[in-house]
Amino acid sequence: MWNETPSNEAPFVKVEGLTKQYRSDLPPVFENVSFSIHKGEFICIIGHSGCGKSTILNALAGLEQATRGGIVMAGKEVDGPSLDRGVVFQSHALLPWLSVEDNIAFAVRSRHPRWSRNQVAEHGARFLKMVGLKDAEKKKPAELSGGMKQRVGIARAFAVEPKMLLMDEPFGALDALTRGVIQDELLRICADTRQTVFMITHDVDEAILLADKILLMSNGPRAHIAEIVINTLPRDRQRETMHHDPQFYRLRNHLVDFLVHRSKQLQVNRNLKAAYGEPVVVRPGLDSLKVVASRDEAIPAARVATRPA
Ligand SMILES: Nc1ncnc2c1ncn2[C@@H]1O[C@H](COP(=O)(O)OP(=O)(O)OP(=O)(O)O)[C@@H](O)[C@H]1O
Repeated sequence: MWNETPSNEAPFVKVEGLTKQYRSDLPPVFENVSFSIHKGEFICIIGHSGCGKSTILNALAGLEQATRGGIVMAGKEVDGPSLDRGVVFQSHALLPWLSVEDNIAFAVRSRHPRWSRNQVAEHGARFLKMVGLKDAEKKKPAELSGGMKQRVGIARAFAVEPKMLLMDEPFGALDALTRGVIQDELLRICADTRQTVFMITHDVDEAILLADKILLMSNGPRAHIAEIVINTLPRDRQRETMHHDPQFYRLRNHLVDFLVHRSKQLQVNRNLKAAYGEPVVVRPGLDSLKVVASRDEAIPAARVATRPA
């Protein structure tokens, strides 16, 4: 069965009532966004372009200030960037004049300024090996393929050993084959290190492969987290075989249906100022689609379809 974080465990990250309004003459991009992340959880967020996913990720990183609401990580308010939160962007942002190993060493030194040269090199080498790039350590970024550069970016983020890893569509620019290889690596590394991850993706299959929970955002403006979908596939799922499990299609259909139909309906309701509440927690395909509310109170499945945004 799947692993679900026990509800009595205190969340590692708590996002409460987050609202972002870039311009006072325009409605907020998103409003009243609340969710929690437990230690070791892999969270994916999915939603249409412009609903505010990157803004939420940047707020988690401490790079963007919310208009209202707040974020607390490990009991401390997030009010600026920190090495405790590593970010991997779609463009890997490597330093072009440094070799692969020096790019990693540069980041490791920022975390451990007192470490000797050897300590820094050994630590970095471990993470390069993890992403299968030990043989490319002397190369400059310009000599690497897109997939290799992205792997260096991932190794660099892991080498700093952040308490939370934030990834903004990290594989968006990669071809399907390379993407698959790196997804497998990421899955293995996360299983080994129990890294806490928050990741934006537009790829439903990627979310099902990687995430423990998938946050579904309605369309903007005034977007919000409409549902928290629990991934009910076993945690040791494999990219090549997970589609043999009938539960994969129940999850997939639920996510696609949200993106194609429900995310728009939710926005229409929102613009009509319909009442909305906390996101519902959903386990598609289980318990005859029984939906369990975030406060763990069982509610009938019919409410999913009729529930206003
Ligand atoms: N600095 C800014 N100033 C004004 N508006 C902004 C700024 N940054 C983002 N926006 C607007 O906020 C909205 C949300 O942007 P954001 O990049 O967070 O969305 P997203 O869901 O990540 O989109 P995508 O999936 O296309 O990357 C967009 O309408 C965007 O134009």
